[in-house]
Amino acid sequence: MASQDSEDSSQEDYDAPEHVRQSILDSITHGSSTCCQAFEDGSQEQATLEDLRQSIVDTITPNYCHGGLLVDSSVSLFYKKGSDAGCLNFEGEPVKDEDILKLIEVCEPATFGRGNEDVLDESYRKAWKLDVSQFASQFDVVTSGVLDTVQEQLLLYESSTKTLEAYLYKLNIYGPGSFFKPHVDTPREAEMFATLVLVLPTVHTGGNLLLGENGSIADFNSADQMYEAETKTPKIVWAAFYSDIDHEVLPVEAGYRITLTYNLYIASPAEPRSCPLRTFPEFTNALGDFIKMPSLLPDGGLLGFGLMYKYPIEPHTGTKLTTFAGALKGNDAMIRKACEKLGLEVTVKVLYTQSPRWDGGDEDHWISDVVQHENFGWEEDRLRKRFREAEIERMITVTAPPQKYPEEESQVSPTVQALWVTPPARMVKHQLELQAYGNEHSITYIYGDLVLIAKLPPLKDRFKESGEEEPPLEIVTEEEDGGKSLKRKLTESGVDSDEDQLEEGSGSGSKAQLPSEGGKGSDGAREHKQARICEEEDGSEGEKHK
Ligand SMILES: O=C(O)CCC(=O)C(=O)O
Ligand SMILES: [Fe+2]
Repeated sequence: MASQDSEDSSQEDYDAPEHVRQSILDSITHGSSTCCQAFEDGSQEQATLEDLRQSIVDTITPNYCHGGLLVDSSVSLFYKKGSDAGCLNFEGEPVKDEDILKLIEVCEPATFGRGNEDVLDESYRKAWKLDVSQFASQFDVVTSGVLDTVQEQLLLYESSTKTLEAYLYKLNIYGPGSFFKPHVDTPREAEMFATLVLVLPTVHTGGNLLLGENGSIADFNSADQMYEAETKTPKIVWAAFYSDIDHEVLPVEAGYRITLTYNLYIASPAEPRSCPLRTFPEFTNALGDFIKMPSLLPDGGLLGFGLMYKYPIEPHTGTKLTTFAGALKGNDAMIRKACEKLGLEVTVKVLYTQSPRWDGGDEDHWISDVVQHENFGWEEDRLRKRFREAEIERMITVTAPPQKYPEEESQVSPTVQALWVTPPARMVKHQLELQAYGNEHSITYIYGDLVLIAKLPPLKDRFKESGEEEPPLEIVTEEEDGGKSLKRKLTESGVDSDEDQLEEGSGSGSKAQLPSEGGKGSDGAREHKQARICEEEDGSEGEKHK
């Protein structure tokens, strides 16, 4: 039917464009002082934090993928035409415009979601659409291998108990002058994860799909790839991306661009999927170095990570975030995975920020599992009324230099010390933002800015689990030759004799203190990353340390 072209984007190829890295670095390092400066300027601790942030920037995971499929035997599209039916065949000679016009006769103008309604506004979206009840395609995203490729590219960072399911959503036709301005794809379910667009082979120019503002992430010119250069064999060109990414379709200049769009949902298969998952030893090591610092929240506390992507949440006030069922995307999943490997309990939360008080100070952060749409300003009283005690936690953010105004005793308990490793993406203020433009209006789910919170035990218990006195880290890493993993057990210097020295330190607390002596970039710090490698069975979905 259709076979995978060699042009599929591949995992190893992904190298985030410099401007993408730069903008992530900027958002991590140039936020408010509350989030960015946790230790004294120039201190070894601040340098270790900056190393950790840099390792996130160095490990940007792809948020889209693409490929081509040669149409080497019949790929047809059938559509209802009253009590009759029509068919377009994409094999061999290009489909004729007159046949496409017959299909357009049964289509309707495409609407989109704006604010609280679905609107038809041809200054924002000019295209035709056909609902799934009106057509059928022989093309199968599963047997063609497209779904596997997308899963490998976009879901490779999650647990093996998650998989992707594709639901055909619409057929769209873009004729000369048709376009779709920037929007995100409306989350229809909590599990909505990514979007897949297949461009069927027709002769046209223009209609590029841009990802990110003005194509800052990618610019797909599918029109130029519709027929294989030498043999003229027709090709289905596809792109998949996380649905919360801004995207647009540029005007088609000539001809007709026909697309099938699929919503890709997270599913939990009975059998865990077998493809090897990516592990992130560099980032996990950097996080491990960081949490070993004795001066990091010695009495325990929270590490906060602003998530890079948005996730569907129910928009009703009072909704529990426990309904958040989706998998995390790309770097967000990487961070969760690294925390879990280091034995940290990690959860996704809604963040509420109170603006600084009129007489100064920093903004105040609160985390909860409960969604509330209200502007709390800086009035703690109102916040307290809205949440029951157990529903919200106040984060006293560790900063250097210390905050101007000492924290007052919170009237809402509990209160916990916290440090932002990466600041909340856009510092959600007052209320969760409703998406302005979606491809469909939805009242069921909206995208919310969420945060990842890792619970850091007190120093004395940090590396203690199940009462064992083992050094803390055991990291599964990938082998170059594809798939089979090695279990990498970090020791302080990578040799057994040093491990013995560690044992002398009697308590787990003393172990935790050792590594910080090396300093940023010092031999000590580097050396301790040199792992003692013990080869074992592939433990693919990361065992936590023992
Ligand atoms: O046709 C495309 O490339 C993307 C279409 C799209 O963004 C949508 O239908 O929501
Ligand atoms: Fe879209």
